[in-house]
Amino acid sequence: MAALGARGGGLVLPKPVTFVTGNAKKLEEVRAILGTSIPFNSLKLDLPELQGEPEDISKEKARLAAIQVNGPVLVEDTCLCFNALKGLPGPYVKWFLQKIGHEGLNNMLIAYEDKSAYALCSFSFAIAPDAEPIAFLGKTPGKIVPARGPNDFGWDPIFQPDGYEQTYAEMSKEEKNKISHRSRALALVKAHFAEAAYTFETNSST
Ligand SMILES: O=P(O)(O)OP(=O)(O)OP(=O)(O)OC[C@H]1O[C@@H](n2cnc3c(O)ncnc32)[C@H](O)[C@@H]1O
Ligand SMILES: [Mg+2]
Repeated sequence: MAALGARGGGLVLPKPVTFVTGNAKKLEEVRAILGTSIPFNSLKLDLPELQGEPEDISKEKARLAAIQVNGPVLVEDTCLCFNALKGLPGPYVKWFLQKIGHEGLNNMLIAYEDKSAYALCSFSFAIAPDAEPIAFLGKTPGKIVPARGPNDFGWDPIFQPDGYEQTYAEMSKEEKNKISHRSRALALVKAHFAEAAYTFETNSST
């Protein structure tokens, strides 16, 4: 791939950033949160569901995505962590949700008084397939409740953030995006991009 250069103090990337995800709802939120602050393309790919610690999973996802795109990529992995279960289901929540649903996730906590949980988003940015990805983590604490609100996006109906009477699903999109795990992680991504002052070759496309 093209070599990375520097222009005006910032690194010149050979292509615009591609946000890689198979999840249309994530993409919708990332678009709404980033606005025009970081120009990016998107690519729908089902990356492997990896095992391990959230940050490591996210970085490995970025490596795999950067190989496919052959250019700069942004990916994210989302966890829903129950404190009573020492952070599980965590990165495996996708399968739990698919197999046992909102009610099953609530039932997992029946034996525990502690219903507290946190939503965790780990973004990773890789400049190129051979570059070490950088991770940005955002966390929102809350608790697990019986499902309330529209069933539009994943586990939103059963997660009630601390300080709110509404679940993520009951909140407006704007309200969720102000306090969500995703927006907190993206605030760090934005700060990194502002500091790094990347510029992009304008004569290439993804
Ligand atoms: O292609 P990727 O980006 O991996 O998309 P995915 O849907 O496979 O997403 P994850 O691997 O990160 O798995 C996270 C699970 O949590 C769900 N999820 C992610 N963000 C969420 C949010 O903000 N609110 C509710 N559910 C969410 C999502 O639908 C998955 O079931
Ligand atoms: Mg996934």
